[in-house]
Amino acid sequence: MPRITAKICGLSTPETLDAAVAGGASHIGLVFFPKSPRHVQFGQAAALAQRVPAHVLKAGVFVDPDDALLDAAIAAGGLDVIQLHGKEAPERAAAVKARSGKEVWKALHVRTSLDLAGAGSYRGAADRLLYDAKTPEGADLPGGMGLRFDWRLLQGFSHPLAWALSGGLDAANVGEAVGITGAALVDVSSGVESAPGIKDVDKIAAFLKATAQL
Ligand SMILES: O=C(O)c1ccccc1NCC(=O)[C@H](O)[C@H](O)COP(=O)(O)O
Repeated sequence: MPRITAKICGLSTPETLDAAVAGGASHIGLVFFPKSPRHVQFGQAAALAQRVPAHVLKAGVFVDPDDALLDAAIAAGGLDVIQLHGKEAPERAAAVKARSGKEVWKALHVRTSLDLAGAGSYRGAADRLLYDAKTPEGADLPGGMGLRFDWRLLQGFSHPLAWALSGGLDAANVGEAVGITGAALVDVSSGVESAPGIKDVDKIAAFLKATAQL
């Protein structure tokens, strides 16, 4: 079991999904958000999910989803994890967890230390926080933009629940990011792509090799 585990997010083709599994990803992420270049239809999700072995967890990424979308995506993708990447309040995260019975991750959008103030409110509501870089006001996407936040903000921070680090990671910087933050689970999307939404099997392999060596 590697010290650092990794989620490869925003997969949408069999080849790149297979590369993530072969490279040792602990989680794969499927995005259910039509504005995203990584958005997958339910049929695509079902076909991709068939390729994922049981030891790799399947995360569905959502932005302020309603229950109907969650139900359909969970059924199609056989999801293990629901990642809420919008403005979902703790009460909504808790309701999603109770209703779905799935592990729930809540993205916390970080730019300054003030953005960490809300972390504790998700204790008992979500299972894990995903610290991700806050995207610009008015941006189409609340994640998946290859943006970093100052990783030093997490130094000495008392994490209220399990957590993962995300935002602008790649094979070249993940070692520094883990060294600064102490992350044990990292998440990447843009950093393993050749263009928005186009995952690159070599970049996936390089990222997973880099995390496995930490
Ligand atoms: O990836 C997307 O397109 C996306 C769209 C809308 C909400 C969340 C999205 N991604 C969530 C993730 O978990 C990404 O891996 C995370 O934001 C990091 O992305 P990146 O900075 O591109 O590595």
